Amino acid sequence: MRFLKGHGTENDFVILPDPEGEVDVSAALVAKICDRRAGIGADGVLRVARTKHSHEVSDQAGEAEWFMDYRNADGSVAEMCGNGVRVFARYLLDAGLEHASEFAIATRGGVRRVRIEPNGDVTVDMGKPVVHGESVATLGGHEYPGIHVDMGNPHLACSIGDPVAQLELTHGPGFDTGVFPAGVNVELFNAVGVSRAVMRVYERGSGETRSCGTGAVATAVAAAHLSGDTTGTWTIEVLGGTLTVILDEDTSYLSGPAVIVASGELMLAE
Ligand SMILES: N[C@@H](CCC[C@H](N)C(=O)O)C(=O)O
Repeated sequence: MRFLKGHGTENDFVILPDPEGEVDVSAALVAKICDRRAGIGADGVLRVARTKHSHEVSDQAGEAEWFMDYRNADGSVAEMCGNGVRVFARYLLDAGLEHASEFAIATRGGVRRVRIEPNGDVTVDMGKPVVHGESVATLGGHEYPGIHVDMGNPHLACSIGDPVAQLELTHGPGFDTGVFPAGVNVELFNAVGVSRAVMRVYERGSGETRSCGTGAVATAVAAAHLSGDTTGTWTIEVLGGTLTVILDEDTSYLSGPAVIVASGELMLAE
């Protein structure tokens, strides 16, 4: 099977083109592909299928020709991936499967519209973040209060005070399984300067990653909340680069680089 490799601020993905929706991507195969020593290595897999051939999202076929079937590195399925959808858009353009500077992509979290900026960055309309209230993450004997934000997928974004560079994130933070029965992506951040935050993230199903698009928006929401705001433009620094988040009354936007770096033939099988 053909594959490509791409990343958005070093949140990296293996892309599997499957236009007719014929490939059964098992959790075991995804985990093998994402293995950084025995596989290609990635934070997740993006299967590229025509929406009309994808029963999970076929109701979105009128709006979006292509479905981003996103899988975490452990093979689990997630509703949305903000960096993934930006890399997916870059692939569709490079492959000549989309031609316009704006188009829509189907996801389990609903249709997402993307725009290619003049400098090549990819912006995605992430929809309106839903704030559910407060919860707590625990890490290294510390309790970090945070905000529960639904971006299609679940997030707990915590302002931590301590420098994020010193966090030990080889193991995931603890969280309230009553609030997050399906697990949660945990962002640990510090607001620095005006409308700017430094963030690290431990992703559900993938562990610590160098960036998370939905997590960057959740962090902007939580950081804005701390200053009593619900709108504004935020710069979110992650280990793999810089993302821009715009929060407005009705929706949110995520912008940043998205590139394809390799292609090849996959020899792995289940
Ligand atoms: N890295 C992604 C989020 C991927 C899904 C997440 N791990 C989950 O399980 O919800 C992003 O850029 O948003």
